[in-house]
Amino acid sequence: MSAEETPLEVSRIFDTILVLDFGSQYSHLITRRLREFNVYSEMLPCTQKIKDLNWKPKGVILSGGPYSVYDEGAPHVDQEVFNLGVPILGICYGMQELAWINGKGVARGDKREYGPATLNVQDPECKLFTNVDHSTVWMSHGDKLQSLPTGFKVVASSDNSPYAGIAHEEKDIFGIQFHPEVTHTEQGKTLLKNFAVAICQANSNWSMENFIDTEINRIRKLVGPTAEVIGAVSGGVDSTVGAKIMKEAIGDRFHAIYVDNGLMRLNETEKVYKTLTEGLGINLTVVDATDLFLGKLKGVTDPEKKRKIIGNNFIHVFEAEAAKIKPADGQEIEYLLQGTLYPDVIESISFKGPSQTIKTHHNVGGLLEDMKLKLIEPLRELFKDEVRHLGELLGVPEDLVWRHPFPGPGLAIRILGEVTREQLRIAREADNIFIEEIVNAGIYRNISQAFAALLPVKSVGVMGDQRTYEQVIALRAIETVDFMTADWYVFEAAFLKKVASRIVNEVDGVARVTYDITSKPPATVEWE
Ligand SMILES: Nc1ncnc2c1ncn2[C@@H]1O[C@H](COP(=O)(O)OP(=O)(O)OP(=O)(O)O)[C@@H](O)[C@H]1O
Ligand SMILES: O=c1[nH]c(=O)c2[nH+]cn([C@@H]3O[C@H](COP(=O)(O)O)[C@@H](O)[C@H]3O)c2[nH]1
Ligand SMILES: NC(=O)CC[C@H](N)C(=O)O
Ligand SMILES: [Mg+2]
Repeated sequence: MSAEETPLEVSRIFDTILVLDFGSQYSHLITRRLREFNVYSEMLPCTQKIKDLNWKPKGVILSGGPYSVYDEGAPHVDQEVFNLGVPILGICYGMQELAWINGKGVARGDKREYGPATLNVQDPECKLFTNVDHSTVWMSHGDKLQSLPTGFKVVASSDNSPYAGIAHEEKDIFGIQFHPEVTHTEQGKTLLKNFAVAICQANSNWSMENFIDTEINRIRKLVGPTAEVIGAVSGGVDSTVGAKIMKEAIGDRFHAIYVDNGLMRLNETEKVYKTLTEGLGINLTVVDATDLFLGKLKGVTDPEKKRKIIGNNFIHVFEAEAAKIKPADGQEIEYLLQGTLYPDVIESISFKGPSQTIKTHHNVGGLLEDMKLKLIEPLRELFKDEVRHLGELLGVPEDLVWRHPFPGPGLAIRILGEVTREQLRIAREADNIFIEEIVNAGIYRNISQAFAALLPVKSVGVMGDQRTYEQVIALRAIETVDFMTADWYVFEAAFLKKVASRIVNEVDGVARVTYDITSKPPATVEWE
């Protein structure tokens, strides 16, 4: 990341609530909820040093977390946060942290409290609990406050938690034992709004319209009046929205590059070209690198090897294309557009750190690691649904905005075993039938992602009195919010019957169709 492109840029322009992440699985939901009522919020690890922030938050939220504050090695907040002079809200671990700092009265409870509880507000004057009394809140903790921290009073309780809500006697510092960010807490959003708007007095001016203007101006200033910029564009929603913002900001000085790696779906390249050029007026170069990719993949069956070969060859194609562009101002190309989203950023900054590598996700970072280009990442503060909303505002066609994600390695990770032109044909035709039927049934938007995988096993069948001995197609369709966990989609039996019959009848080389009914975990979305 270059010095100009800091992830905190937006926080200087919009009033921002800082969420310090202690590792709870719900931390990012706090950010989500605040943005839902138009207050901008950023999440940073709990280890963030306040002196290193180049912006001042309007308020700070300390998230929940899996640790116990009294454990050796448990994470603790930078004490400087209390000198910022802004309101603070501790949630679960965050509240226990406030109590630990102010008297150490935290210990293991007799029993864990997990699930719903009814909140009783003790202090009707407390601004945090306006319109929240007697509502259901959601608890998830094993530790509890044994006594009131020094300088605090009780403002709310529940049957099992006498200290469900505490507030400092003089300062705007609050703690709550329950989780307002989860939807099971009925008035959670109201409580967060009370904190952000009534107590922190954050301006609720965060909106996509404002974001677009801000981002376009920022890119213009960053790039200057003559420089040209390149970007890797796949026809997926992230890179298309990114490309559209660049186009609005600098017009044809933005060069989008689409690599046809031979692993795309049926007629995908033609469709993407048409939509991006004719539909959106984007200056797009299509590079046909089919021979290169299929040549390198010849004989390769190992999933990780396939992914690495594809990632590396993206780099080669991209570098070669970048070198061909001769900017009008005579300067070398300095900037590269990436479609990085907020979840990618969260994953890399999370206090818990990156998880074990399950599979090497091809992404733009890996794609262009060796390039000296500086990054422009207009979407790095946004969640996928926010990107979709942005796409709608920018006039990106609806079917593209709602397109299921398609991975960079394409069909190569949906064809198990060696990727050949013949295997690609089978996978493409089967996938096309499946998606066509999903669209016809009017359920495309109910499903998060759907595709056909081709298995390298043969099975016996009978067609027109003839014995067949052909391969197997596995259909996969999932529902998910964030693609980290997913469940399989429940189709009607008649639908599956129709798809199976069409695939076996219309696609040469397929004798059998199965439906994948595994959730993630333990499976993953893709088959490789
Ligand atoms: N065939 C391709 N040609 C050029 N760039 C690509 C190609 N495939 C992927 N990329 C680059 O890799 C990035 C990451 O791919 P990813 O699939 O996560 O995003 P996307 O394709 O933009 O959106 P979606 O998640 O909806 O598929 C893309 O934003 C794009 O910059
Ligand atoms: O751009 C991408 N490059 C990749 O290498 C890659 N691998 C998986 N995916 C997509 O990520 C989501 C989760 O997939 P998995 O459960 O298979 O990891 C699903 O949406 C997958 O399609 C990728 N996207
Ligand atoms: N959800 C949480 O933040 C839990 C905090 C702490 N680990 C507890 O068990 O009480
Ligand atoms: Mg994609």
